Amino acid sequence: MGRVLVVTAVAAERDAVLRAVGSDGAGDADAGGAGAGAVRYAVLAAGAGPAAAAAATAFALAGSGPAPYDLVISAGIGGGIAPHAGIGDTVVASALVAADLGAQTPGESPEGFTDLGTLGFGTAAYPADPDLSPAVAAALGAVRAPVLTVSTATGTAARAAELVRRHPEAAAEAMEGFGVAEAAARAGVPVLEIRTVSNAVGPRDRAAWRIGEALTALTEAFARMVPVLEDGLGARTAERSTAP
Ligand SMILES: O=C(O)c1cccc(C(=O)CC[C@H]2O[C@@H](n3cnc4c(=O)[nH]cnc43)[C@H](O)[C@@H]2O)c1
Repeated sequence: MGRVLVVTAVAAERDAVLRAVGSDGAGDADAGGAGAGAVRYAVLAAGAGPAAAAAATAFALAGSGPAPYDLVISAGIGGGIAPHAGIGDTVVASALVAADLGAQTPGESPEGFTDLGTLGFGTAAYPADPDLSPAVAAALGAVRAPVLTVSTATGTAARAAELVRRHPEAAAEAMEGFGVAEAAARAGVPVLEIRTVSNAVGPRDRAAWRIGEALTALTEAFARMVPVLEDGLGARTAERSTAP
């Protein structure tokens, strides 16, 4: 039996995931049948932002007891970055990127910003699970690209343009993925991030956010992911049990 920890920001996102994977009322759920590939899900609403996400993920991983998690998923709604993703799209991360963690370096770097890795204080990006990320993206018909984690949601065209200059491949922005990945990396657990796009990254226009539609898309995405995770994690469990 595989175990998956899903970390969302808010209760509405947690409940959207639980609608797909089933729930025992405590944020835990079994899905994927009862065979060797069956997967048990714990689904958290950690709070918004990378610090809350990292703290909640680390706490959950540390308390996982004798059956550790096989995978951590940062999940929720997100902002889509043109031209790669717009409202209604689903983005599966190829990498989980800290987009505003670093130092302003005017005159020292072309972008006036140096990220944490370049500063020599760690890493500014974690790769998503190299097998499951493409498999899940293919099953969902999703955009697969870097997803940016920011502490301040973008609200101007100038800030959006700056992020695009620094991360031309990025397709989505949200506020938790890198924090989840930081905690998962310390525990040696692979990570995924999935974002259903509720709004465009750019000038703030809260009235244009399509939160209900994005939450419905999140439920649908998880429903379609269940068999993919069952296959992928089942194969790993089988490999572990036959290893000498
Ligand atoms: O107001 C509601 O009913 C509601 C229901 C579900 C979720 C929300 C949120 O506001 C979630 C905040 C969460 O969403 C991510 N997010 C979404 N769009 C962006 C964006 O353009 N830039 C950054 N983050 C975004 C983020 O991960 C937040 O934690 C409200």
